[in-house]
Amino acid sequence: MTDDVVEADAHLDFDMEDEDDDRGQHAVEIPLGDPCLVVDDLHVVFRVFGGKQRDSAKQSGVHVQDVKPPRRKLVQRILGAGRQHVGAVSEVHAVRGVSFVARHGESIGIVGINGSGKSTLLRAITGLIPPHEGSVWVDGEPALLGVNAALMPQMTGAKNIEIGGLALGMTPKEIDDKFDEVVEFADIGEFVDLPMKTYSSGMAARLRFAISSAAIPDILMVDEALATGDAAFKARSKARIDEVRRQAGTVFLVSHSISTIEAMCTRVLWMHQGRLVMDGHVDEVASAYKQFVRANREARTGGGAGGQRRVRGTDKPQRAGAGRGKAARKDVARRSA
Ligand SMILES: Nc1ncnc2c1ncn2[C@@H]1O[C@H](COP(=O)(O)OP(=O)(O)OP(=O)(O)O)[C@@H](O)[C@H]1O
Repeated sequence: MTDDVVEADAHLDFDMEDEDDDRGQHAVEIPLGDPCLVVDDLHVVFRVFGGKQRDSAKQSGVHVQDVKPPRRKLVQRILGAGRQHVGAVSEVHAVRGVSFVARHGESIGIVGINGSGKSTLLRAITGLIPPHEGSVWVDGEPALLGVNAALMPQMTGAKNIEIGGLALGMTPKEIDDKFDEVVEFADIGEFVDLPMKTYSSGMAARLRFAISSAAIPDILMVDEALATGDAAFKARSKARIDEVRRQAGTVFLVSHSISTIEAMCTRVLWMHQGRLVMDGHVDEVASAYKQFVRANREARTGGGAGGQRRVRGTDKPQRAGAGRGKAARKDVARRSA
């Protein structure tokens, strides 16, 4: 990455949350096992049609390339003249050469500003999106939890618990045995008999978490689900995450809340514009990332609100330490060069 990209960051959304519920909490350190996941030079490219999607990808600073339509033969042009695709075709390079190894027992947070490629990376690891280049080696079954989890809004919570359980490899008996526990964990009460489309986003997210973690999966993927829960749900989720890790599972957690990442993860991957710019111990990466976000907010507001942190649920920013401004931004540029 060069300073040009740092300049281009000026229009990006440097959203970062910091919550009081998480204060003073840390993920338990447990002895790590063998590697369970190897991501080797992974690239994911989306083909988008029309200018709107291309522009929104460009907004998030991702590498976008226009694709020239192939030249058609004369006979094709004569026969298919009326069927030619109209509109620009572009390629969005959402994940660019990401490599890392995860071990049994690790709890790995993924941070990055909007559009940096966090969800795409998770979906590629679970096999929902094929790699354009590179490879993903997994020992075990990843259970993806997130907006794209295969639950059906038109069906009841109860039916979704059944479908989700089967999709995770549970037997009907195991699903039956776990049913009440899942409903209790998600705290959805009588809503379990109503279609999921009637749920609030928080209820749906809690149910997805409860289903995905019910069978103690080998690899648990959590995409923003904890953002919608209250303190009690978070405490239950943290206990469940620790339990998955104690049973030699691995947890990946995507969140815009840096305090949640600090409370639940031992290691952090920082994505920026599709690249992995930093991978290390939670304290080291979280501190560098916070500095980067603050520095960019500061640059944007001319220093006025740079040292502010946003607390979810309040409109009032609170003062935190001042960032290092340009130095922190250059730091990222250097790491990802
Ligand atoms: N299905 C898709 N088709 C085309 N482009 C996509 C698709 N999914 C994601 N993208 C683009 O890929 C880039 C990375 O998106 P992704 O959702 O992985 O980022 P993210 O870091 O998870 O963002 P956020 O924090 O906003 O959820 C973005 O530019 C996005 O517009």
